[in-house]
Amino acid sequence: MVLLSHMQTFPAIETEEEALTNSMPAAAVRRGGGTSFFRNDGEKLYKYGEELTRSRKSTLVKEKTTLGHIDMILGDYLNHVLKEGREIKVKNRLRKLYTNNGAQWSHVVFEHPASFQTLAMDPVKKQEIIDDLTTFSKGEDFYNRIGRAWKRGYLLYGPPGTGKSTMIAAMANFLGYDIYDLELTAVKDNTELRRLLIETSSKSIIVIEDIDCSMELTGQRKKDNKEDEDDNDPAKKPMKPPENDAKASKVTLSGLLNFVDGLWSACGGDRLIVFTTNHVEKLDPALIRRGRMDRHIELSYCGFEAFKVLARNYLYLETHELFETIRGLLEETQMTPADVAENLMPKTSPADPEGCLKSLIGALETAKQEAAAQKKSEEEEGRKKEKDSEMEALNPIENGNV
Ligand SMILES: Nc1ncnc2c1ncn2[C@@H]1O[C@H](COP(=O)(O)OP(=O)(O)OP(=O)(O)O)[C@@H](O)[C@H]1O
Repeated sequence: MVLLSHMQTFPAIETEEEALTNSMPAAAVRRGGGTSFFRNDGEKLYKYGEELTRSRKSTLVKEKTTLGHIDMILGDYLNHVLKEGREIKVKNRLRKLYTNNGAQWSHVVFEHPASFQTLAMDPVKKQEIIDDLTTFSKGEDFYNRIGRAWKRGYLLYGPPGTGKSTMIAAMANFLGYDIYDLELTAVKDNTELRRLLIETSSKSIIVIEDIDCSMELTGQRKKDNKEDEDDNDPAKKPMKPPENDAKASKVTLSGLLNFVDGLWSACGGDRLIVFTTNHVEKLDPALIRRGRMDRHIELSYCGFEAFKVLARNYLYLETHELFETIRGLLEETQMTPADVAENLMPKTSPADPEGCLKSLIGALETAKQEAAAQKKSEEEEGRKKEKDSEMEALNPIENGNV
């Protein structure tokens, strides 16, 4: 069907003879309500698929065309046009945000305005991510050639408010993909998980946010559970159920790993899977090893480069004399991009950029003082503990330790 519509862009002429004597490599003849297609490769004539008789060829072929042209048009070029067409269609369609209610997906139109341009982070790191995503999204032939499923795993980690969710939205907008926001604790068991995942479409990002809160996977829990063999096998541990929920999820780590590793291969199409966590150290290494989560991206406290992106977004400021003060404070204290953004948010109309910068400086100075006070109290606490244990060692009888 697609091929026919493409062929009709070749000259449509009245008679077969005209088509065959035409120097064009291909032509369409409309006659008797139907359309016939002809190829003229310079050596042979074909009525689409069928070779014409030698006598007709010799009388009808007047001009030679090269075989290369026709193959280029009907082969690589046509494939390229179709591929580009599909990509444009994907980019222009309304994107969807799916969420699961148990075993059912429901969706709304996804209209998050985040983009890589507005995402505040180190520009070098940002460009690396953009390049990686671009390579992935154009990598169908590559993945076919190396015999791997066309998928890629991203682990985004860092403190709350550093832009993990914002980055997922920026990725979806950049690639033109749908998002499937998978709430694992609402999934009953591995079978239900499999069904949900098979239903996801290609060109999508499957997101599991706060994965450490969804699963019983921490090293501590592994050590604590020694009752039986199954309890010691993290792969068989169930997801953490929502608090006070009688219907505990029976999805296991192995169920999730099977999906990440295997099932996508059968689904076809390109998919990204993204896990987010505030506590990367709590995750089972099996879950995040390379090959499963191919890229580990840390989103961290706001640096000066990230601040400049926010100042441009929020205040249209490229530079200002207060920037140097802010640079120094950002080096001395830790503030999330979310908190920096909140201080830069104009609170008057018209906006007062200098007032916003001063408000940020005030907040950074407060954060610095609080951090110093916290450090001091922790040091005092440490010294006190040390002193107590020294006293205990010196007076074992008095302390009841004999
Ligand atoms: N790197 C960033 N660039 C631009 N805006 C950011 C960034 N980080 C945070 N923000 C702002 O802060 C808000 C909260 O950020 P976001 O939800 O993406 O953080 P998060 O890391 O996913 O937090 P959590 O771990 O709590 O889910 C966003 O709506 C956005 O406005």
